[in-house]
Amino acid sequence: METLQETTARRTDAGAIPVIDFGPFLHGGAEDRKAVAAAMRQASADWGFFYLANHGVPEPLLDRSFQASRRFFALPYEEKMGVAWQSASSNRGYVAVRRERLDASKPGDLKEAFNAGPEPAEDSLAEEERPYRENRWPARPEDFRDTVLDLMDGCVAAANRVLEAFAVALDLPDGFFIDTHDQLHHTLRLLHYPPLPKGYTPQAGEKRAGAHTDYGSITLLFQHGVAGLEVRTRSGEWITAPPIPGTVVVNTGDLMQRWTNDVFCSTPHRVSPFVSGDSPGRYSIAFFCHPNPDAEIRCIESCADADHPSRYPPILAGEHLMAKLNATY
Ligand SMILES: O=C(O)CCC(=O)C(=O)O
Ligand SMILES: [Fe+2]
Repeated sequence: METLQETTARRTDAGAIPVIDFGPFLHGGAEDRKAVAAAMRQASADWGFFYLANHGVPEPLLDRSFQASRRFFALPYEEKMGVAWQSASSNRGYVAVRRERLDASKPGDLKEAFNAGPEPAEDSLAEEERPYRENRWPARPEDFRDTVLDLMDGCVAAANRVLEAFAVALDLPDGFFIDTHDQLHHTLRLLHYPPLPKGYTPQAGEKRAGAHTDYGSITLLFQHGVAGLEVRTRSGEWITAPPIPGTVVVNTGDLMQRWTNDVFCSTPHRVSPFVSGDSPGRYSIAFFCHPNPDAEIRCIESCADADHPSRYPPILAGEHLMAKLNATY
């Protein structure tokens, strides 16, 4: 990854990163679908980020999920460590504060997380795969597993529609990306950035989440009230991406950048502590879409021509993901 400058983000209103209404894609005709897909293509090329309104994940389910998240992270440390993250190959369970470094050159992140994955029917999984696909559920809170799995279903459904829109945008068959994600190797991640004591002085470069790009194809990011997400523009400036009620942030990851030969960008982003003034606790939920591990990610035809030849050799999605996870834990 290129060097990421240590600069303070410019405070912006929410006007900079595009807000796209997904409604016409979900409920409209062919022209509506094309228009929404074109707006997503433009936003993914200019920013690698957009806000999506009418995304289809029900608000009551999101409220329930943030409540479950709050209650889980409020448990004693020892109890959370009872379901601790164990390996990159399973990538599930609880990740304690400072355990992960999203920017490997910086101190560990001031955040804790809980990762879960979809639970496909056991008989659909190869024997050797099963141990890696087992979630680590805590005994409390009581409704935790049901809530997280309900949200997982909602996110898979919404992400598939976004992937369908991307296919439309890139002149591919509607099911192109959905089919290459059908083994459901996604990760749903509850995130908690604990409140920082008043007057807290971060160590050099310390962040709530260090600057990084996401590893997979697309990410859906639900923010809950408190700002902190910062996005690096193509010109290298950091801007804030505050929560906008009723929307989800969608960003394109490394594999989508490779697939599209840099037409869509995998944009560095981070979560900063507020260094002056209050740093209230912050909760967010990210859904990382990962193509099937054996999917070969190679330049999509409509993204290359004589002036823009293919820039990346083909890569297996699973190998890319393992290399990234092993570098950050
Ligand atoms: O919490 C956020 O707003 C961003 C989290 C993030 O970028 C990530 O976990 O990859
Ligand atoms: Fe991220």
